[in-house]
Amino acid sequence: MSSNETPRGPVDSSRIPRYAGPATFARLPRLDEVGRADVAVVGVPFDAGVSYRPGARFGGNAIREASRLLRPYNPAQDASPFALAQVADAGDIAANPFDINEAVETVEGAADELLGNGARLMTLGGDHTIALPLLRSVAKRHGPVALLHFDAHLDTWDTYFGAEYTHGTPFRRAVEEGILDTSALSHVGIRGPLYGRKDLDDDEKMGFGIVTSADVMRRGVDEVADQLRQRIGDRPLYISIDIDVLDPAHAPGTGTPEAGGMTSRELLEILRGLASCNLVSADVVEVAPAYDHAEITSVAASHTAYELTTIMSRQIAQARKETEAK
Ligand SMILES: N=C(N)NCCCC(=O)O
Ligand SMILES: [Zn+2]
Ligand SMILES: [Zn+2]
Repeated sequence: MSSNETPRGPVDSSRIPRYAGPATFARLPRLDEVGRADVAVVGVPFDAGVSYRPGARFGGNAIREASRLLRPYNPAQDASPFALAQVADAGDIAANPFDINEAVETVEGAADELLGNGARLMTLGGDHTIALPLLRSVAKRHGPVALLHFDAHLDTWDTYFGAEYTHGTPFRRAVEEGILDTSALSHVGIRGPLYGRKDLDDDEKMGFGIVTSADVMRRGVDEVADQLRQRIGDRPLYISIDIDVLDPAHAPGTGTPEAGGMTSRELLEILRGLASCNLVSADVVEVAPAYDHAEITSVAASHTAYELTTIMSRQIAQARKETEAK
């Protein structure tokens, strides 16, 4: 989009009831209605990589439904994200539910196409397996990226039942493939039982630093965001958010819940503290609406995606301004 094109924003909810019509993220236009996007919001209805409760294949659409209540101005970042850049809903990636390897390839290929148009990706739904093909695609454009991973779980385990591509293993694969910048890898919100001490040793060897859920509570969100910002610097950054990073009280609708998690307020505040980072793409995964109540989880996920989208839109607008000034 050139500077004289005004982005097409969401449907006006003061004229058309917000519960009317099919859902797109935040009532934004579909990608095919606007031609191209600066930020493409895409769903991945895939959950064949889970080790416990299935259902994250329905996460993307549940987040879209919950996102009907988002409004166009974000006071926490003093920005109107959908006016600063063209954000559009690119629909869903049709991944094979019976063949994980093929699904991983399909997600990578679809992400290549969307990123190939110069967009940043905001991926919704699916289980955590999909972070691997998304990272592969992002690394093709940016080289190895910094990773900020919000999760109760490490997701750096090796295999389950001999399978390499699962929702517990994407980040080990990503390190093995050399697509992550191992000087800037962090997990935030980690808690709960592990298989053994070795899980933590292996994780540390891969280069990850850990901010536990208890660290967030003890040290506070500002100090945590400062520390993360310093570690990330100006590297291209990918943020992957497993909604189970939140306490089951804040996100019951997920497949592998763990007690003692962060509040949605803490998560949103840490993200806002990262607004100056060079966020190239992000995902919000593991939303399984069948275990949700009153849309608690999908509302939290929709606001999480809104903050991430705002960070990306502000940066796109800033970069455009700098180019124009030259
Ligand atoms: N990525 C998520 N949500 N969970 C991973 C849990 C893997 C396990 O069952 O040990
Ligand atoms: Zn998890
Ligand atoms: Zn995970």
